[in-house]
Amino acid sequence: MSVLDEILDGVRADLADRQADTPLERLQEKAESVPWPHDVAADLRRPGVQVIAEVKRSSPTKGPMAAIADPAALARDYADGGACLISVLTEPRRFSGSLGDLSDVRAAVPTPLLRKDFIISAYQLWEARAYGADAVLLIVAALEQGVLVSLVERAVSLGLTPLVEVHTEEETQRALDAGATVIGVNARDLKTLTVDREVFSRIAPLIPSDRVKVAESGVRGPHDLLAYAGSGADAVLVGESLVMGGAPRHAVADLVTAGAHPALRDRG
Ligand SMILES: O=C(O)c1ccccc1NCC(=O)[C@H](O)[C@H](O)COP(=O)(O)O
Repeated sequence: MSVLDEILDGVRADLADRQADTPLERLQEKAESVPWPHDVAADLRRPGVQVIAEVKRSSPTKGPMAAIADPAALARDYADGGACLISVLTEPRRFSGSLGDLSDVRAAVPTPLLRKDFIISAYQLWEARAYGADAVLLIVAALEQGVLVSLVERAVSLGLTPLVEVHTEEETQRALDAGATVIGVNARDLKTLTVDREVFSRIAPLIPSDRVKVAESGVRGPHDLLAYAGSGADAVLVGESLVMGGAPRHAVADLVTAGAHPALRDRG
């Protein structure tokens, strides 16, 4: 069984518990009291390379990385550093996240938020809306094509921007067929956990120029952002190096400065 399969088993079990606890109608009522989500795709299309900063306590790759007792404080650092979007991992078993983290961060910053989880059902999209997300991650490798298509459509109908994640050429075609406008190319193979930064340069040419291209994982600092930019990235998604580096606001600011370099702002 791959790491991704193991994660998905846990996700299904936890989802069943939450569904038993909180009827969909209650989530839908909660979502009605939350402002309509921000257009994240428009932000990611701004000139230069945008920075998506992630609240990430632990991972299957590294185990525990950072305690992050106050995710709202970390999010404020990310916002002050100039992050365009803040990614909040809400999966509890392997990433030590929660929906509580998402609502704490929502209350702390005006920056748009990505719910980063292993979404397999529309119920989780309603959770994302109810807890204040503007965007959701949909992982192609975790979803049958019919389910992917319906989750993309449902997310859009709820005002959520789907960030559709791929790792292979075939997954990229599936994302395009599903109508994805924001495509994340993950350098990390979720089945083996190997990180290969060259994956982005191989996949990016397959993505039409009217789609937003996000390079995910393995960004250690500005030099990696610039390398991804050279291969056509519109944004980078960064977790580990921000939470482990000890100076998240400065680390984000350094990335934002690199992404705003005039040579990148003037790209076509
Ligand atoms: O990070 C992992 O070990 C991981 C394992 C299995 C599924 C997903 C995983 N991570 C999710 C991500 O894609 C990253 O959190 C995100 O791209 C940031 O990556 P990094 O900057 O390398 O922490």
